[in-house]
Amino acid sequence: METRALHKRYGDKEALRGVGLAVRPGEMFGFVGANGAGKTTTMRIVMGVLEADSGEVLWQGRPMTFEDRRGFGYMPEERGLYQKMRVAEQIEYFGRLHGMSPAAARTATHDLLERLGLSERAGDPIEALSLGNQQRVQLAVALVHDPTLLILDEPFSGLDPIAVDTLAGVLAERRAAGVPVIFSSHQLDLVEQMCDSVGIISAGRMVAAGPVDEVRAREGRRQLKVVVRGAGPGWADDLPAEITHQNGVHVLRAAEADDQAILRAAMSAGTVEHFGWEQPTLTEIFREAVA
Ligand SMILES: Nc1ncnc2c1ncn2[C@@H]1O[C@H](COP(=O)(O)OP(=O)(O)OP(=O)(O)O)[C@@H](O)[C@H]1O
Repeated sequence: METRALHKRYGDKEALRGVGLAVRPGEMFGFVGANGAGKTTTMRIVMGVLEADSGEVLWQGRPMTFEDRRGFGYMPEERGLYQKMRVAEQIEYFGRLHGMSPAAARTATHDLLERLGLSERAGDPIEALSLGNQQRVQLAVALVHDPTLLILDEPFSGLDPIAVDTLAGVLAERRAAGVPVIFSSHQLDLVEQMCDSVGIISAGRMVAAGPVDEVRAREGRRQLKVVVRGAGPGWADDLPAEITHQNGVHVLRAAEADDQAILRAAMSAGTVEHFGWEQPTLTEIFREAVA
């Protein structure tokens, strides 16, 4: 799946200014950005819920069609379950909408309810479920027809840690089956753990994208971290580094620097408890990219 140069305006507001992203089969893509950056708008355009002013959405290298989209699974931001309908009935109903036979929809629903720990709630109306359980049902709705592409808008928000694990496991299974998976999230630690690639969008433009490891490892971004206990004040004043004090230890951070000179200075100043080059976390990269 690929988008090229997507532009979208809402009145005076330029929500997307040329968004291009690509997700390959069996790849999990984390779509991150500040509130209002354009994630939902992009995902709606991919799903055909919204039309772009210009730009292209491609599937397997050609313009995406309605039939292609019928095979996709989507968890929209606005959710959208029928509150009075019963859990199993609802999932089966969406399976039928995607063209499944009644028997196939029933079997898939049964399996998903079990996988998502919802079997006991199968006969309850949606409105009787907690928000987290409603979200699991929403996920089941997105998965019931064995989608060829999964697009999930903030699927992890509001879930407890066990539900996060379950959802992460289900998405990993889809990825292993060769499905491209795209999800937006503000939980960057999760994106870092789960995703093969990441795209950072800021004010309608992609500001960083690529494999998570590469985005983290981009040149000049690594930092030397040194933790020294018992050092006196001022020992690092002449070093090209930033230093912070935390509970009796000095934590020093330097970008490209003479690490051996810093190590010698640290050893003569106190007890070196940690010394090594580190890559920035996705959270640090995100802050820098959207600043
Ligand atoms: N229907 C609409 N009418 C007018 N402006 C809109 C509409 N939908 C979105 N916008 C604006 O377009 C921009 C992009 O919004 P979008 O919902 O795509 O961002 P987002 O990255 O999904 O944000 P969040 O993380 O808060 O969900 C925002 O400035 C938003 O206010």
